[in-house]
Amino acid sequence: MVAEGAHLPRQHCFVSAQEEQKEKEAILGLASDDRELSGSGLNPFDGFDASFVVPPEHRPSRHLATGSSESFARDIPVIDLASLGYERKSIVQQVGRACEEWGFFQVVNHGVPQTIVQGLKDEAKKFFDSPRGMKLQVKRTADNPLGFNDGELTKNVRDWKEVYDMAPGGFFELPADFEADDTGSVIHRNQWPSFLPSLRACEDYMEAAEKLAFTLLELMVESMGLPPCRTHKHFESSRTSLFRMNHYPVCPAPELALGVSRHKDTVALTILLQGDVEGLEVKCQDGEWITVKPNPEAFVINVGDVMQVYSNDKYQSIEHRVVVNKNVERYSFPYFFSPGHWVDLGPIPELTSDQCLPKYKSFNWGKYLKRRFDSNYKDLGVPNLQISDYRVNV
Ligand SMILES: O=C(O)CCC(=O)C(=O)O
Ligand SMILES: [Fe+2]
Repeated sequence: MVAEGAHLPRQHCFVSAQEEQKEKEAILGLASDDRELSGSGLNPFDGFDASFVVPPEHRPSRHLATGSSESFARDIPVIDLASLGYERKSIVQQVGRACEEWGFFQVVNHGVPQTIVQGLKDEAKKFFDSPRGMKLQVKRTADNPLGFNDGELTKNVRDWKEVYDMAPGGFFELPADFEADDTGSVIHRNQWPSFLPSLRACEDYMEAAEKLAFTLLELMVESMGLPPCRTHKHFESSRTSLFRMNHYPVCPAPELALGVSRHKDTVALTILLQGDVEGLEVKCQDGEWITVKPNPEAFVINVGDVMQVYSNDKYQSIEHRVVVNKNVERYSFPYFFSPGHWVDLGPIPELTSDQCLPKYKSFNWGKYLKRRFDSNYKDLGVPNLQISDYRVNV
């Protein structure tokens, strides 16, 4: 839902919709299936239907069949936070370099206790192993973006995944309206499943992840030559951060589908726990997709769109995607860290000058997010908003 580019008109190489349909049917040996899944008891991952088929040019053809490690030849930087108390300068430099050169890095010795991480993984497995009918008791709706969802699209293609979204701190707050100037805000509360009370162990994880998110924010901001707390007040009582549990079931046709199609994260930064099953791929500057080697001790951190705007494009939000697997299910846990809905977002003024003009005009973060949420549920008749809509020619 926070993926940039989700629900945009798909760019593809089929000549017509009919041709596209024919190709899908030929691949699958079945007619397309338009059933409305969100209300039914059917598990979408018991079979494979045309809605999961990714256009040929975006299919994950490489190294999938073997799961080979050839794709690990290049890997994103790993930064050890153990010495943060006494070697801060060196860590700030490493973070700055990683953000500029990769937009992605991993952190180890991050301070989130292993017991909390394990508790989260255990509860996530229990939740996703529950019958679909039970999971639907907490399903996400047009009125509440928090909860369970197994029908998400990215780039108009159905993701091979099911998710459960939660707001750290218990609730999520957005402006009531995209257009009007001041219509107040709307609060959405977490939905906790009555059949699994122990899932609230996630609250411990979210608390620890938020602490780490502030540490990383400070490091990124400091690496741009600013006081570490420069943007703190944008985040201190923010209620737009989101925690997601992703479950990618085993997939009978991993060469045709993706767990999440290529996208950028809309937020300031993402802290991802990816467990020990590979799947996350990052697009390098030369266009090659590389696999982020799983390290169960590490978190994968990436720069999001908000940081790209703050930094006036010094740090870029990078495209990534998730490949799925025939043999083993995968879980991942992104914590999406975002400013408060009231924040007017733009390049941080100290980073701009007559020689380095702002590349974005200011826009309200909450309204931007509200618009993107709305477009998840109805065709607004206009393309989904992107940060590039606020770009100015300089
Ligand atoms: O599952 C992963 O490794 C990444 C998921 C992701 O990119 C997302 O949920 O935005
Ligand atoms: Fe992502």
